[in-house]
Amino acid sequence: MSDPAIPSDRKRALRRSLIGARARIDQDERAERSRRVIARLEALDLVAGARTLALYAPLGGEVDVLELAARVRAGGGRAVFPKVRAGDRRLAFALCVPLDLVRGPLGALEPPEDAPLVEPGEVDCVVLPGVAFSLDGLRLGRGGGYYDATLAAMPRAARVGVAFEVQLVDALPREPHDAVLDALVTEARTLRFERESG
Ligand SMILES: Nc1nc2c(c(=O)[nH]1)N(C=O)[C@@H](CNc1ccc(C(=O)N[C@@H](CCC(=O)O)C(=O)O)cc1)CN2
Ligand SMILES: Nc1ncnc2c1ncn2[C@@H]1O[C@H](COP(=O)(O)OP(=O)(O)OP(=O)(O)O)[C@@H](O)[C@H]1O
Repeated sequence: MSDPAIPSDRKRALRRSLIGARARIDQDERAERSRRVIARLEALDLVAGARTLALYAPLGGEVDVLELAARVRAGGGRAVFPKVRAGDRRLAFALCVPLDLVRGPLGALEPPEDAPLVEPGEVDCVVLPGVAFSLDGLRLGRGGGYYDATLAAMPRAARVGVAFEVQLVDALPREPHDAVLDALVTEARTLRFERESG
């Protein structure tokens, strides 16, 4: 049963329809649109000015930002990737090159066991995957609450969502733990948001 008065029920229904929309973009088109997202990210001060940038390895139909890792290193910066840890909702971040990523417990590629961990406080900017994003800067993830819990402990890090245009919606149900973004980048535009606090 889905009750429209309950945000978590509405989120579940939205996840289903938007994962479908994203999956309908074919591979070549996804690669081309991902390149346009990367070009916009490189032009964004929050990303360009980050010495330590958190990326992710794409899963399913997510935007592929992996090429950014080499560009960050070429510019003297560090690229870190999230890691799921048993018994902790907060993600850890570890230094890794894309070729060394290994399959993690939830199906996403992650840094291997021996990859050096980087303190969350050292991350300047987090590039966030998502199932959907709203035009007022909210993010809908896969439903694990991992990024929300992680970002709550990283007040200093800039939060930059990335998505294809088909993943944007006017508004999303908001729960108290939901993190607000500083910017959202798609293949067609870059949006900036004001954070109310912290
Ligand atoms: N690319 C990516 N990495 C990420 C996340 C994410 O959303 N996307 N996460 C954000 O929190 C964290 C991992 N959380 C995850 C939560 C759920 C599933 C998931 O639904 N897995 C599918 C299998 C997907 C597949 O193999 O295609 C499943 O279990 O059915 C994956 C990762 C950290 N890394
Ligand atoms: N900081 C937190 N502390 C405790 N529980 C949380 C926290 N953040 C989220 N949750 C719980 O996690 C579950 C999923 O939250 P939500 O639907 O917002 O995840 P999401 O943002 O879609 O997932 P993800 O960040 O993993 O991509 C909810 O049941 C929520 O109550």
